[in-house]
This record gives sequence, structure tokens and C-alpha cells, in this order.
Amino acid sequence: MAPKRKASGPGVAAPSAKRIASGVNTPASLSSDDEYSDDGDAGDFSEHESAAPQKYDQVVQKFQPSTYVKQTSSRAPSNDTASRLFKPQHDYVNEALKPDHHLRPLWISAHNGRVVLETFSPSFKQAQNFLINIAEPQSRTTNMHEYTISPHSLFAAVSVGLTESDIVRQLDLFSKTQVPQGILDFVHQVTESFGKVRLVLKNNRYFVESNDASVLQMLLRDPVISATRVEQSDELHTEKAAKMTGLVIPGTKEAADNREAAAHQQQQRQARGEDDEEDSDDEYGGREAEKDMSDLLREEEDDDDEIDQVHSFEIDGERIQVVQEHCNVKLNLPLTEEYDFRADMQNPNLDIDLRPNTQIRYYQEHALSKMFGNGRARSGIIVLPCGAGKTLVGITASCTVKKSVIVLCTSAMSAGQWKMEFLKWSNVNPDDVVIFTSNEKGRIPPRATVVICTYSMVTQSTRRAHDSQKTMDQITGREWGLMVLDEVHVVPAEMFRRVTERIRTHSKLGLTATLLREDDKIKDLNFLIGPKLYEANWLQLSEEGHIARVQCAEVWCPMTADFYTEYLKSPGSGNRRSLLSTMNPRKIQACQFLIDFHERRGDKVIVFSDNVYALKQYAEGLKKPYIYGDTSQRERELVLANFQHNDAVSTIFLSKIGDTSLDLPEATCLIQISSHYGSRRQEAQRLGRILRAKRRNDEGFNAFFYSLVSKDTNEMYYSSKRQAFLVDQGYAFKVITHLNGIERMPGLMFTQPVDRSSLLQDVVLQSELAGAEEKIDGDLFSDRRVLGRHNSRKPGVKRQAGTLSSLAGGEDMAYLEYNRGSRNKELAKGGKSTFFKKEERDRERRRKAAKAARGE
Ligand SMILES: Nc1ncnc2c1ncn2[C@@H]1O[C@H](COP(=O)(O)OP(=O)(O)OP(=O)(O)O)[C@@H](O)[C@H]1O
Repeated sequence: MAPKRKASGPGVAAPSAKRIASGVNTPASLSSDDEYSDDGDAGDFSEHESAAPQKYDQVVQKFQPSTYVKQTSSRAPSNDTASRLFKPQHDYVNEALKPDHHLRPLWISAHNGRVVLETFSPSFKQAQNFLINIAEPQSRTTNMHEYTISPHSLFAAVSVGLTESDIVRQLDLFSKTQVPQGILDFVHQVTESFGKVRLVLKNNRYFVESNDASVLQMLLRDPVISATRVEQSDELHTEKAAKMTGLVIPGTKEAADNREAAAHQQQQRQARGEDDEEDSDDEYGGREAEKDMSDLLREEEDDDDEIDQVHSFEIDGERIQVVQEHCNVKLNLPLTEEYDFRADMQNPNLDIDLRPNTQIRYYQEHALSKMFGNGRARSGIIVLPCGAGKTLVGITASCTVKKSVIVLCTSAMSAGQWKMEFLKWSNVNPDDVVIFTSNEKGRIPPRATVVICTYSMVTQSTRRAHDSQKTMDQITGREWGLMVLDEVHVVPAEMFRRVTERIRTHSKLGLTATLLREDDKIKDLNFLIGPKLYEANWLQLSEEGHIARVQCAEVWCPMTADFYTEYLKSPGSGNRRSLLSTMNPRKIQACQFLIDFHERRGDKVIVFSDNVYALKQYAEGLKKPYIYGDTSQRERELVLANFQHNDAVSTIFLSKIGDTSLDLPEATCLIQISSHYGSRRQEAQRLGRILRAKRRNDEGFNAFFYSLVSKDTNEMYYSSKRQAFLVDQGYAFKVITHLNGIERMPGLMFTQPVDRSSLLQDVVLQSELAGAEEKIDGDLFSDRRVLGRHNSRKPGVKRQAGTLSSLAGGEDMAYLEYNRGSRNKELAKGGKSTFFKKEERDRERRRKAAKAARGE
């Protein structure tokens, strides 16, 4: 049922209708007839191999009642490729339609838990809000959305407070037919065991907790669990269960209304001449009053009879992952993690709130309401498209919990970005936000703080310098209210294990744009962090103007005869073939033409190449600046600042170091000339560079994303594979087989055979390694590389427009030239825009004033 991508040219490999976009919640039983089920990020060619891990299969199978896989009559086997798609079990109409079915938007397959949602139905929005809670989105295109109900998705549903009867009632409400019995049984079986047991951290000790003592007794009979128990006795701890009360998330309309009401009350009190010192000089007026109101509400509810009891036993803090994994994978009793932060008197409060003018967007509020729905902080993962504002979600969560927060990022550059965003959106004291990376090791004060560090810094297993060790001891020695894990999809699962093992936190919030991973460990996130709490719809956000609308196109570039002959002579899938297809002169011409076309339209263009040889050849040939892993920090800053502020620099070339963490809201066009095999994640992240385009709300504005593909080469196959995730998000890729007017372009390169043949000679002379993808030590996790060698004491490239002056380069010293690129050199030498000239003059003036003040 998944809509196919648009193809305006022949031979496009359309993704399978049953392709699975995310490895998270894919029952293994579905993978047998999938065209491809792996991500391809591993960079190998084993796209037909089943990636389904054994343990996960077992879980799914355990939860697969025979009725769920409903076997209908079998048909005679067929040799053609299409008839499997029309097997009876793929038929969604195997029950009678309800008389008012046209009002109801859901088709539910009895066979495999697939649910199809019609987006044109009057009740689409309500049905979508419900489905996103209980099922895993597989594909969300313009007219149809496709979801799968799986054990993981039901775990997420239960953990945000839905019960079996809520789920069944709403499925029945929205379904065009009676809900198949197999699905009802499946929901019953899964929800019966989920949400019963919690993992709780109290006074630096871990407890397994449940309202049902028999469940804990049952757990204690399991040898793995009982071996992790701290106490020797058979007794359980029993205490009164705390009441759950509602909570107002900062940055929402409700919070603003409360603040206004509190301010109004205060005015009235003052008018009556009542003494009210509390808020008189408080910049954030109603904050205290707001707190009072929720406290009052809470107290009122606390007065109710508390008859519920909660039972628990303590487990060894060093072995929580064993317990989590065992409960999740073996016992099908996943542990939920919830933190009643308002009742936590043990840990000091952090003085932090959102600035009064900060308003979170509706989808940010939805996501956070899943986390704080019952007044506690539930651990889990929030999935929002690139550029949709995950940072503010993390900050708002911190402002809600108001306890010490630790943020883990993939690079020092993004740690710097997080700090700036904290200061921009919240009123936190700047001294309370501490960065801990390889080259910035702030001191952590004993009071409640926000610490921002890199994954590599906290997971390092080699000996640390004295200072680092001290900071690390401070981190591991205290209890954290919230841990924010940025970019959860790229961090190796082992790193997560070490992070969650070493740092004791009450709640965890994972943030990501795509739950696609390069390893098969996506399932681990479920118990290492928590279930997925919310996933936004890319297309909807772009229609609403929160992220840019993008036109995507694949440009087919025929190989020249000489290049293709050489390509065919080279071994099957090696680097040489890859280099020949990237360096195809027709592709260089297409790139030149598109750059010229978009520069003339006023676009700012980023060209991406994973291959450094090609990156340099293209950029130097086209006289454009470029950045790759070895480019110094100072030069990166210079190139990026020119791209943002200098009209003379409208195009830059980036290697894969630009895939993530770069905030370039000026960029409106992206051209990809070489990429990493079939990585859907990389494709989505690259697209993310233009989703935050500043001009996105201009009338009729569109950003452009081109993938240049050499025809009849491996690139074509990988390209369609890479697009799979975006196609499932509703992006339509057009295929352009000819760029009109390219032949007439003045100054078009490689029009002469002699030039093409000298290029071919050069390419052939390159070693096999030149065709390899760029290798960056430690990749995203290498602080040293990200910050560069020459300015290691300074923070990295800023993603903030406000900090661009510091990107201008030459702040304290003359610009040093490290790179060989001619355009890069040119940028360094001069050709500065008025912006940079003014910056320099201002700096010079400040320097003189400082000297004069010192009496020099
Ligand atoms: N509620 C909001 N109001 C105003 N601006 C917002 C809001 N939320 C986010 N933004 C802005 O949107 C931009 C993108 O936000 P952010 O960098 O957090 O995106 P992201 O989801 O982390 O993207 P990526 O995955 O590419 O890192 C930023 O400039 C941020 O200031």
C-alpha cells in the first residue's frame, strides 16, 4: 500500500511497497518478502541479508499469536514478481465494511499489524494523533500513511499511559471494518505485561518497583534478576504510592496564561496595598506564582486518600543494564523509567526557566506532553525532523525537571551550540552551564548545574588527565535529574551502554531526526533509553512552514564513453569504480550548470562529496571554497562566515563533516555528487542542512536537493536506496534525465575531448585509496578534529547567527593559511564583504581602546 516515489524517467528502481523504513519496530516475520531491509549504512553490499537479530525475533514471535498471522487460503505459487503483493493476506478488506466506513480513515490488516490511514478523511487528524501513540510510522506520503502495530510501539503506548481498552476502543472507532480478532488478541497479550514494572533511582540506589507485589515475586524467582538483588531477605519494601498530578510545561500557552493570571493577581494585591515582595523585582514575574499554583494543586490532591501501595526491591546499581535487558528481551516485561521530580527533596533544584517570550511550537509541546503526561518525567526518545527544534525540546524538558541536567552531544561543536541555546532560551545563570569536552573542561559547581559534554569524553576508557578525572568523578558521583542524549541514532550502542552505566540519572531523553542506525542495535535503545515517545510528520511540518519545503531531484548523468569503458574494466564494486562514476565529466558539467543556475536565482548552494579527491577536484576546478576533515578550524570558520555574509561566495563544497551539526540557514540548495553507499540516515541528515532555510516562509519558496548520479553505474542503485527514508516521509524524487540549456552554457568544462581524456588519465593514476570515502578519525566523536589543530582552546564553529562575527576569522591574530585550495586562499587574502571590513574596524577600535585603558 505504500505509495511509490514519482519517477519521470525510465528505469527508476522504485522502493518496495513493503520496504521497512525503520529497523526499530519491524517484526522479523515481515522481512522475508521485503526487497531490502537493512540500512546500508554499514557500507557493504549485503542489502539482501536479513539484519533481524535473533533475540528480537524471539520477542516478536513470543508476542505473535497464531491469529495475528492470520493464514488465509493459499494461492498457487507464481513465478512473477508482483503477485506476492496481492496475496490474500495483504488484503485489508477481509471483514465487512461498516455502513459509515467513508467517515472512518483506517484499514487494519489482520495479517501483520499494518494499518493504513487515509489522509483525506475528515477524522484524519484525530486518527493520526492516536496512531502515532500506538504504532510505528512506516511511510507517510501525501494521501496515505502506513503504520505497523508492534510490541515496541505498544510498549510506547502503555508507557505514555494508554490502556488496552483505550487502544481497542479507538482502533474500533477509526477502523472501516471490525478490528480483526488477531489484532485484538495481540494488543491484549502485549499490554497485559507492559507498564507493570518500573526502574526507580532513589538516593543513588536503584529499585525495581511495581504496584503489583506478585509481579515482583515472580521476577525474584528468575535467577538472573534475583542475582542482582542487593538485600538477602525475601521481603519487599512497601510504601504508599505517590499521587500523579498534572503539570504545566513551560513555553506553552497554558504556562503563559498562568503567568498572566499570576501577574494580574499580583497587581490586584498591590492595588489593595498588600505586601508582596516576592515577585516585585523578579524579571520572570509569574514564575514563582506559577510554582505556587501547581504546588497548591498538588497539595490539594495529596489530601486525597492515598490507598495505593507500591512495592519494590533494590538491585545492584552496577547491573541495571543486565536487569533492563533481561526484563525487556527475555521476560517481555520492559521496565519503564519515571521520575517524580517534584517529590524529589534529595537533589537540589536548578534555578532555570524558559524566558517569558519563548513559546514552544505545538509539536514540541505534543512531544513533551508525552514525556511529562502524568506529571513525572518518563524516559524515552523524541523524533523530530532536522531543523525542527530538538534543542529547545531538550531545554524545555530541563526547565520542567529543574534538577541537574547532563547533555551528551556528538561533538564539541555541538556542545558549544547547546550551551548557547541554553543561554538564549532560558534564564539559567551562565555559570551554571558547564562544558566538559576534550578542550574545554569547566569546573562543575556543587550546586545543581547543566553539564554539556561529548559522548567520547564520558565514555573514554584510557587514563585521563588529573583535571578530567576530577570532573568525571563529579559527574559519576552525583545524581542527575535528566540526561539528554542528542543524535541517538549515530552513537554506537556500546557507547550508550557505558554512558548509562556510568552516569546515574533519574530520567533520559533521547533526541533524533531519524531512528535509523548503522548497526543492528536500534532495539537496544528501547531499554537503554526508553520507548519512542513521539515522532513528528516531516511533510506536515514543512507544509506548516516550520521546516522548508524541498524539491528533490535525481539528475542522471550519462557516462562518457572513455570513462564508462574504464569503469567496466575496473573490479566490480571497488573504489576505482566509485571514483570513475563521481569524476564522470558529465557529472562535473551538471554540477557546474546547477551551481550557475541556482547562484543566478540568488540561492546559496552547498555541494556535498564524501570523496575528498573529488571534492578538491570539483571545488578547485569550479573555483569554490571547500571544507573537509583536515581543514583547520580557523579556515572552516572563514569559509562558513563568507558563505553566510559575503555575496561573492554563494557556493561551498563540504565533505561528510558537514552532514550534521552545521546550522547554515542561508543555504537553500544542496547538490550531492558523491555519497556513502545506501545510507538513508546520511541522506536525511544532508537534507536537514536546507530544511532550516531562513527564507522558508517566503511566498512560493522552495529549497532544492539534487543527487547527481552517473547513469548505469552502482550509484543508481545506491541512490534509490538512500532515498528510501525520505520517500517514506512523503518526499517525491523527480528524475531529471537532461538539463535543458546545458550545452549552451558559456565556459562549460570538459567540452573538449582532450580535457576529458586528461581528466581520465589523472583519475586512473590515482591510487585505489583516492576512491575511498573520507575517513575522519573518531568521526563525529573526535573533538580534536572537529575543533581543528590551530585554535584548540577556542570553541568550535557556532551554529548561531548571533555568533557569526567570531566566525569571520582573524579575531586575535592574522589569518594563517593552511590549505591549498585556491578559492580558500583567495578568501583568506581578501575580497571581504563590507560586513567583514566593518567587523575588522570594530575589532581594531576595541583593541586600541583596551590598550589606551591599560595606559599602553
Ligand atoms: N519554538 C521555537 N520558536 C522559535 N524558533 C525555534 C523554536 N524551536 C526551534 N527554533 C529554531 O529552529 C532552528 C532549528 O533548531 P535546532 O537547531 O534545535 O534543530 P534540530 O532539530 O536540533 O536540528 P538538527 O537535527 O539539524 O540538529 C533554530 O534556529 C532554533 O532556534
